This record gives sequence, C-alpha cells and structure tokens, in this order.
Amino acid sequence: MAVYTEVPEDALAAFLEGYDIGRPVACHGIAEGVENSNFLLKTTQATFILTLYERRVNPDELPWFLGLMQYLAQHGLSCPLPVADRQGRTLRTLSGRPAAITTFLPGGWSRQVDVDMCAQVGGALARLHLLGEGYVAERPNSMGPQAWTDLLRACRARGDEVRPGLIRAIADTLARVLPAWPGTGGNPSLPRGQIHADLFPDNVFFRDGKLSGIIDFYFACTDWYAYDLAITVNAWCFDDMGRFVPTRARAMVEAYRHVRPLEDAEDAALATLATGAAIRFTLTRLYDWINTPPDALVTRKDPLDYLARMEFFASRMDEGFL
Ligand SMILES: Nc1ncnc2c1ncn2[C@@H]1O[C@H](COP(=O)(O)OP(=O)(O)OP(=O)(O)O)[C@@H](O)[C@H]1O
Ligand SMILES: N[C@@H](CCO)C(=O)O
Repeated sequence: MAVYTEVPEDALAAFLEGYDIGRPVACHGIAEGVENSNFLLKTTQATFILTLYERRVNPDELPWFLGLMQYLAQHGLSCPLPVADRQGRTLRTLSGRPAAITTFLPGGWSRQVDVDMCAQVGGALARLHLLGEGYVAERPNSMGPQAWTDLLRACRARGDEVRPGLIRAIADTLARVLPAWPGTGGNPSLPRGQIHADLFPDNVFFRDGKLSGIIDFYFACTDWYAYDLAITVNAWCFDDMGRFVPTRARAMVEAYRHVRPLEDAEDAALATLATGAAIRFTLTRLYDWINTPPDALVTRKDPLDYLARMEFFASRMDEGFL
C-alpha cells in the first residue's frame, strides 16, 4: 500500500482553502502504487487525486513533471491535470511533504492484458511522443545506462542471494548492451523527446474496453522515443508465465507506427533497447528487493520476471524480436 504520510483533517481543510475547488468531503488513502502517498479527495465540487511526494522523487524536479502533465493534458492527452491554487501554484507543501492536486481520471487499470489493449497502448504512446514535442524543457533520464552501472555495483554484494549467478548474468548482458546503445561510440542517435518511461499496465486506465487515461509521469524524461516503446513492450507483451507474446508486441508496434512511423535506425535498435529496458527494471527491482525489509508496507516486485525478459531480448539482439 502507499500511504507513507498521514494528512490530518484540519491540515487538509487549511490546505484546501488555498484552492478554488470546494471544501473537503472525504479523503481516503489509495492502497495502490509504491512510490508516493496518494489520496482520493472528494470536495463539494468534484473528485481529485492528492499526491504527497516521497522517496525517489527529487522535489526540484516536480515542476518539470507537473509542467509536462499540464502541457499534455491541455493539448489533448487524457492524463491528470495538475490543479493550480488561487495563486497559480500547482506544487505546494502538506504534512511536511511536497504535494499536488490533480484531476481524477475515470476508468481503472486492467490485470488482464490482450492484443487489442496492446494496440491501444502503442497508439497512445506514439501520441504522447508527438504531443510532447511542444514541451521543450529537458529532463535527463536518471534511470538510464549510467544508473544501471551504479545500481549493479550497489547490488553486487547481495544480489546472488536472490538467485545464484544473477549478478554475473546482468553484468554480462550489460557489457553487450552498453557498446550497442544508441548515441554512444559509433552508434547512430535516434529521434528523442519526452518519454513516459514507466508505461506499465497499472499506469494505463481503460473504461468499457477503451483506453481512458495515462497516469504516473514521475519517471518521465527526455530520451529516445524507441526506448519508451521498448519499455512498454517489456511491460505488456509477456504472459503470466513470463512467455513473450509476439501478437501483442506486433499489435503494439504496428499501432505505434501508424501514429508515428519508426525510422530504420529505430527498428534496428529495438531489441537492444528492449534488453536495456529489461536490465533497468531487473536492477531497480533487485535494489528494492535487497533494500526493503520483508515486513515493510510496500509490496516488493520480483526482479526475476525482468531477468527472464532480459535473457529473451538479449537472445534476439541480432535478429530482432518482431
Ligand atoms: N489521476 C488519477 N485518477 C484516478 N486515479 C488515480 C489517479 N492518479 C492515481 N490514481 C490512483 O492511485 C493509484 C496509485 O497511483 P500511482 O501509480 O501514480 O502511484 P505511485 O505510488 O506514484 O506510483 P507507482 O505506480 O510507480 O508505484 C493508481 O493505481 C490509481 O488507482
Ligand atoms: N513499474 C515499475 C515500478 C515503479 O514504477 C516496476 O514494475 O518495476
């Protein structure tokens, strides 16, 4: 569950006086998510999401994230719109934490993934990339290849407790991926811009079978568009047994291409990018696995799910996976 910081009733009422969104009616912690404290906030006017930022979010970067969400929402993407207070500020402080209120999106995320959903997600991701072109401020990817090397070092001492040989397997794959990474050495750069970087099923809402919104932009950054597609293929195109589902991946990539055609160099790099994406999630999950006590409130995610994806994509780095 994710409510790390409590919000007393009187503090909330005082906080909301700074906004023009009505008086509080109810405010309940939301159990989902692991990064921030989220509350479903009902006021006399409407329903909102109140987020208190915790842990991994750097407060200095919040204006960039909120600015991106505001830009995308105002330009037609269905994503949470940060609500400004009476003085025009979207970022405030509550219970000693940076805090923001955003609009509530209808729908919910689906635990069952199918080919049609993958196609919708591919199309929405391409639209996000195109819309983001108008948001010019850049944010480097703090979870990019440099961070993987640092995370691997931080996990080296205890990683093999999760599975013997795990650290060597990641290190060997990383040693193949880094020299092949776009924009390094002699490898061509790829089209780049604002990417979501965490478009997992729990961050995409559906309503009556139609994609109704995208949430959680707190890993968004400026990086290769095709890397975002590779992350999204990792997150959606494997079944519950961890087997790659080619029909899902083809549907997602084709729908993406339909909105934003991929250049040849992006096509050629996709398997390398997908291997790198799998390394990223194996490592962040492994780091959390090692560093989160088993009795913590947060549910730890299994790094081995992404190790299997890493091995799959690494085996396709030369011939591609589609
Ligand atoms: N704008 C929104 N509209 C409706 N529900 C939302 C909205 N934002 C968040 N939620 C709800 O809150 C839950 C947690 O949000 P979110 O995924 O952003 O949490 P987190 O802890 O920041 O991220 P993570 O998924 O990285 O753990 C979502 O699954 C959803 O139920
Ligand atoms: N989507 C990430 C968690 C945090 O964003 C994962 O599944 O590892």
